[in-house]
Amino acid sequence: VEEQHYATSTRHLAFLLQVEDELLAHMRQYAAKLQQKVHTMRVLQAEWLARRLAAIADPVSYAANPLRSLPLMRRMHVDARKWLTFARLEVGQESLKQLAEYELGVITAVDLKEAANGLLRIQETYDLHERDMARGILQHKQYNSRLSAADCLTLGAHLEDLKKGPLACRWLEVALEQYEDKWQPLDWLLQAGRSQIWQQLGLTRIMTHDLHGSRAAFTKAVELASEGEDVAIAQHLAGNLGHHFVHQRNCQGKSGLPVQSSLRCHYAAEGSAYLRLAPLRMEQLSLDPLVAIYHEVVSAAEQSDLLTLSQPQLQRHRGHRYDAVRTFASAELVSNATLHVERLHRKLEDITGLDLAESEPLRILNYGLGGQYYIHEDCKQPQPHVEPYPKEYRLATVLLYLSDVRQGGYTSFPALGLGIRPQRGSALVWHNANNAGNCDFKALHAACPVLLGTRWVASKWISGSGGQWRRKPCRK
Ligand SMILES: O=C(O)CCC(=O)C(=O)O
Ligand SMILES: [Fe+2]
Repeated sequence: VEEQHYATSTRHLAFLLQVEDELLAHMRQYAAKLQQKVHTMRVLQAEWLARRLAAIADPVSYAANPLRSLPLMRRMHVDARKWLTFARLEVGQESLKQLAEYELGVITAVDLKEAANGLLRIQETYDLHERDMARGILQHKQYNSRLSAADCLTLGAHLEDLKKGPLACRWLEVALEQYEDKWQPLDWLLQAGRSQIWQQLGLTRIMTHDLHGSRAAFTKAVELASEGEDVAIAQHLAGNLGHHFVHQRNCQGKSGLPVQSSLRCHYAAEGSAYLRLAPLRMEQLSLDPLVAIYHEVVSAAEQSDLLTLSQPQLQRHRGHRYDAVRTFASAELVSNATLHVERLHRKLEDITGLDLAESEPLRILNYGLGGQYYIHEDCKQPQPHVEPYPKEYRLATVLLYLSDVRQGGYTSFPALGLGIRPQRGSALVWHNANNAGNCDFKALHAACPVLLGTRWVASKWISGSGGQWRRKPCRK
């Protein structure tokens, strides 16, 4: 199909109206069919309910009357089946089919961009105010037309793409003014509701380095979200924004050495027979919470087992529809998958001094283009005194690096100012909870986007009721 560039001539633009009319006609037909079905179901339900109500007082004596129990049996055996068959019936399929045949694909994102550019060109050349434009005023002339909140949102997002932050913010503020509550039921469908606008505003304000305003916008987005509206990004960023910039520095390798001077780098030879025989080079990166890296933990044979076993199972992380927070594919491996995996698990128990029996399976993660795991906590605080604790109560995490990454892909601790470069075979260990059993916000972490190369890690979330600390030396 040839591209038309619909935005560039009024003749082509007018053609879109024709398409729109036909779409609307099909939509009306489809809605009518659905309505018919709903109507039939309502009538049936009312009739059925009327008979059912007769039994409310005393079900046993109702059932004891054969003139009632036979009909009951018939209803449940015959009518109910018919009703279910009817319920499963897909109505209006013909209209849907016709709708699907529409070549909406010919109207492209490029067309929308050109239209947006056209509007913004007018704004600049004629020095128009975005609020006036949205309300139908062009050079002091009032027209009987307006831009909807969704239109303004589109312009705002487009301007953000063009790196025109301040103007984007202004359009988004107008979008909020133009928002009308009456469209609220559609917010989840069109994803252009008030909370989407606030979310976009938050993102755009980050761009203009307005951290404060950005956090406020994200908070609003979360507050106003109606059911089904996807505000995952806002939700995430509302809490983590202060850390976003430290995180960026961490990712870029600009964070330097950890600030605490008491940190040690030595051979760890305590806690198990294995470590006494083969001490591991251990580097402390933080003491509160503990973050330490152990070198040469995962042998080449173990690495290759983990990768081979995971390959057939790797699946894109399933989160929200558009989940930029976690962009990787992962697979789970049970602790006794192979002898190597089993041995590796014992090694992790030795290193951490923690019992892994109650923990979730080892997860192998592979990050793709720009893949990241944005700032998050592994540990979720359980309700006090409600045992057993849920799996999400993860006291510690071990991250095994299964590949070097050519560029980027550091593990970042925004609250600690740490950026750790993946080293194949190393294990990064950190505590998510303190000795009082409280999840520690400072253990917040992220995987930076991969800049170049591939990134394979295995992560072991260590959960349990606290008993697994028993292997800590000097505790009993
Ligand atoms: O891949 C990383 O560096 C982090 C992984 C992670 O945070 C996790 O698995 O919880
Ligand atoms: Fe994590």
